[in-house]
Amino acid sequence: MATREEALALLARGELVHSAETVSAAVDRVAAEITARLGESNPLILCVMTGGVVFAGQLMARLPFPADFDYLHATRYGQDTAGGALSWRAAPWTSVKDRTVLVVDDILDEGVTLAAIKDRLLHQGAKAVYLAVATDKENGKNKPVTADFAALKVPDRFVFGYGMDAYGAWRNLPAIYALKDE
Ligand SMILES: O=P(O)(O)OC[C@H]1O[C@H](OP(=O)(O)OP(=O)(O)O)[C@H](O)[C@@H]1O
Ligand SMILES: Nc1nc2[nH]cnc2c(=O)[nH]1
Repeated sequence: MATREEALALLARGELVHSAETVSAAVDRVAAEITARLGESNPLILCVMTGGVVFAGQLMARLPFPADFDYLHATRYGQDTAGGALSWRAAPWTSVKDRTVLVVDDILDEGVTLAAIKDRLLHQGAKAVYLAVATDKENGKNKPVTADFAALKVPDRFVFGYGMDAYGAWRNLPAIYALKDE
């Protein structure tokens, strides 16, 4: 966990990737796409904690159709900048059986997290699982899943802001930054 001073230094050295205005316009666009595809399906929206919380909150307030909401918690980075094994911390309390589910997360990086989540929800009987991410990392990897809805692309760097942490800090930023390469 970064101290307050360390967090301020990380931001001062960070490089802006997408401004708050760009993020907001992209969320508007994705909300319209989701409304067109899922607006009549009474979906269950599942926020992937912790990183998905900002995007999920801002996205939901732009969806003008009936939907249920719950969360799940799975993590494989913790506060590190490299991924490890996926750890499940909380399953959704709401049943996904026969539901159209929209999973909302901050980033599709290697795709391991969202592939495992989608798999688990389908095994639990979800009728369909759609993935919405604030960012899709352009890392040239063959990802095991693709996002059905992606607000923005990000470069192959460790990014933070808009739900994504830099050593625990700065999930609360409305814009997206890249950590300065050390
Ligand atoms: O596509 P992947 O390479 O699997 O990485 C993407 C996942 O990594 C982050 O979660 P993290 O494990 O950092 O937990 P957090 O949400 O608590 O930040 C992010 O929120 C995604 O869930
Ligand atoms: N904060 C953050 N979390 C991630 N999880 C997977 N990739 C990233 C990233 O670039 N930044």
